[in-house]
Amino acid sequence: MSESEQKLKELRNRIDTIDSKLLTLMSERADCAKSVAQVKQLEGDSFYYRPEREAQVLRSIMQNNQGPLDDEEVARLFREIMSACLALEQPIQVAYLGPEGTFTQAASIKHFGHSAVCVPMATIDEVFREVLAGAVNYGIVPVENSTEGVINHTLDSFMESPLKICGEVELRIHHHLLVSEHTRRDKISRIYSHAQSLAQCRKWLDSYYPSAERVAVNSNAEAAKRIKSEWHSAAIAGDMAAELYELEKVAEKIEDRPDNSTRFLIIGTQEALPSGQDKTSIMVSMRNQPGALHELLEPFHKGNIDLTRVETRPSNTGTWNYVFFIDFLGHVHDPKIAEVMKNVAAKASDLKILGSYPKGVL
Ligand SMILES: C=C(O[C@@H]1C=C(C(=O)O)C=C[C@H]1O)C(=O)O
Repeated sequence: MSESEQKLKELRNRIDTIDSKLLTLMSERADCAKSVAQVKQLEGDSFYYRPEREAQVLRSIMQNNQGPLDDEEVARLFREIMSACLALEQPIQVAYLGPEGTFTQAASIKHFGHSAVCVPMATIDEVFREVLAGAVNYGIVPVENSTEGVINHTLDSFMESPLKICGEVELRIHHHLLVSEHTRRDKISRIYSHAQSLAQCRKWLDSYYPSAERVAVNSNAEAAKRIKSEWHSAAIAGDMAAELYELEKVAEKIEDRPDNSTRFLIIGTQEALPSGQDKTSIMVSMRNQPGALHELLEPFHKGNIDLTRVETRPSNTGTWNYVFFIDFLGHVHDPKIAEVMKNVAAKASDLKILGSYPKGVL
């Protein structure tokens, strides 16, 4: 055996010993999670998934990490370990905006790990309905994109739903121009994608396919599926859809902005407890009078609260009433935030707290 062969053998023996220790430790951890489940069961607590605790575990792992693996990489590994441990307690079901292969599914896996059961729904409304009906434990819906702005349909669904936001997750969005093996690449005359994705690639399409017809469909995955039977069509979609429908990439990362990302919300019937770094989302109705928004935001300014987003939507109750969706840092259990909420409620015609939840970790 050469010297390098001998060295390799020694190193692999060391790795085997480490793996065996890792396995013992992971099994020990899984046993602990099972015991946690028993405690929850004894207390009659049906929420096995604890968003605030999971966020704390991931943050502390990232803080303690000394390398050589980077913080995000170790957090991703622990995300999967926790996902498997939670599945031992209770396999959780998550409804997402489908079909299979959408970015919302990718966001769900990023947030809950691979052990959660992801159930595709055809529309955002259906995601809300399934969660409310108790057919699944949680739902995940897109809410805003860094290039295209807010997803109005999601905000409108909150107006009619009693569901709570119990988490958020952000996903980098990369789009590719995809074709099937039957596509005549030099004859592409139609491009399918979701309206948001077409918009996110507008400049690229204007330069490379100025005369191709752009057809908006329900989802990117739907676009990927459609082109299978059309030799003159291409689709814009992400990696998951490309893999799932076995499509080839004609051009990669064609989004106009390199920092293109989408924020998703986790919805459920559960209220997340404080994790130490939290956000709160509220919905406020105001009569349309001069200075309404200014008046509404004053308590935040006085309380020195960091606003992270303010959106306006026309209300569905009166023609000239407005609904403001406001996100800010802090948890409603914090007395300072509770005080601000009291002051906002005094000025608004209606205030609905959509939820306090851990700030996205990954
Ligand atoms: C173990 C628990 O239950 C679940 C699993 C967790 C884990 O594996 O660390 C963390 C939070 C919960 O989603 C717990 O509540 O502590």
